[in-house]
Amino acid sequence: MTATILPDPKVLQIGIIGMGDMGRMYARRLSAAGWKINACDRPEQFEKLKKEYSSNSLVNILENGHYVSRLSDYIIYSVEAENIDSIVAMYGPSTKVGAIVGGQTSCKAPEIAAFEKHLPADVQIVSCHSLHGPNVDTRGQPLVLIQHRASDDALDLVRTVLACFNSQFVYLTASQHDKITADTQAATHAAFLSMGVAWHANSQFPWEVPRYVGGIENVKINISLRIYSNKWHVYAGLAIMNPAAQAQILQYAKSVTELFTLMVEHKADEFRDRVYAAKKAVFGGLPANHELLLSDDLLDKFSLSNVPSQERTPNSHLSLLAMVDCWWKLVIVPYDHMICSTPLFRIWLGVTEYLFQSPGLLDECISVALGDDTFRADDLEFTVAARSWSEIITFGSFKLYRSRFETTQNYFSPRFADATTLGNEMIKTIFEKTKQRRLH
Ligand SMILES: NC(=O)C1=CN([C@@H]2O[C@H](COP(=O)(O)OP(=O)(O)OC[C@H]3O[C@@H](n4cnc5c(N)ncnc54)[C@H](OP(=O)(O)O)[C@@H]3O)[C@@H](O)[C@H]2O)C=CC1
Ligand SMILES: O=C(O)C(=O)Cc1ccc(O)cc1
Repeated sequence: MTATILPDPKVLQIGIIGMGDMGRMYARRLSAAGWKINACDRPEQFEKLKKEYSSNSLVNILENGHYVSRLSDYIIYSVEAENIDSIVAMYGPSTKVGAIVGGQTSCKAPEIAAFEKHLPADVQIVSCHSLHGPNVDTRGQPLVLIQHRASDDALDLVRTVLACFNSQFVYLTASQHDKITADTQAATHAAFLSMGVAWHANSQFPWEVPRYVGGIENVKINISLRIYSNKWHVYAGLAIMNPAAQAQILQYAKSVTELFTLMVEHKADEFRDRVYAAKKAVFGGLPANHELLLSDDLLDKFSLSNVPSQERTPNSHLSLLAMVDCWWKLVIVPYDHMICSTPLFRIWLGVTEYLFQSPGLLDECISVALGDDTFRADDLEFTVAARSWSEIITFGSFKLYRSRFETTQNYFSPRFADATTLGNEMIKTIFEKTKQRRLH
């Protein structure tokens, strides 16, 4: 690669290929900060997008990625991970000489492979990944930057452009990124996807069921609905295309199955020993003065239900016991990844910590798991769902993933608006509470 002269930031043009949820969020924030944007989606969206952005003089909508690529100095591909190779193959050769190219996909190995394969050698590669969804306030959230094939000046330019997000830059290689995001996202999503399928299989809207009332249940319901209100390909892409993610989802399903088997066999000692061994491995290293990430009042604030929280039914919390078991088996210490964590991961870690570290709660949960049938049918469906997600992901079927996801998505869709409002509020509050912890 020959050294290239980078454009003056004052005249720099930014390209966005893929004006879906994340592309639009980038276009909105970057143009609000005064950057000139060239953007496109599929050619069939051209007229509609042009009309939509007609009042924003800083966003120039073009017909396709060729036009965006030849005009722009820094181009971001914000498209489905599954299609990254074919889309870069199509537009990559049109990239302006000496430009910088990056992508927003959640798994970097295929994205970087596509860039290396299809971009001209003079093009520099600096990829990025905002570790949050499109409706989350970008301030303080991790934003991964990957200086893959680029000079320090090119990285500086990307930093200058993205500085307006006020996110926290995290510098990683593509493979570090994929390993860490697999650790934080893969099994977390598998747990919430399985809850949704299990509730659906039992024809439940959990916020209407008295046994799903109280702090931890609120989080499970809000986050599960939040995931199902998003696009299926976001979760399919990061699970199927990241090999490290597949191994974790498989272990999560194994942990769920093995714990559930011990429960129904009433192997109390074995079950308790296993849960406590997992607790020691994951939480044993915390300092004595460690403060819980989440509290009762915080969790109780965010309910979709009308049932008073005092009527809480003790739950076996199989999804949470299995999460800690899975981290233990994979030798993952989740606290090591706070700097590179998504809001959902921080909340999920907060909830597991709450269950395992609040005095008496873990023993209550173990005793329900072993001797109370209230949640048995739910736990059975949850086990089946976890295994089924793991099989779909191991098999690598986007088609099956989509069909499974969208069936449950349709079932819950009437409550998405409420869950999103409440979920945003929950994320904001928990973010404020956990700011200090996250940054150290
Ligand atoms: N949503 C999230 O929470 C996050 C997503 N990401 C990642 O960001 C990327 C984008 O996600 P998101 O915005 O949510 O998904 P969207 O589906 O909303 O956006 C992707 C957009 O790219 C369009 N597209 C497909 N092919 C082309 C093409 N040839 N030329 C131009 N545009 C094209 C799609 O059109 P069509 O729908 O017609 O295919 C769609 O509008 C994904 O890789 C995702 O994994 C990263 C962080 C968070
Ligand atoms: O916080 C989460 O886990 C989300 O669900 C949002 C999300 C989805 C995909 C990403 O690559 C990053 C964040």
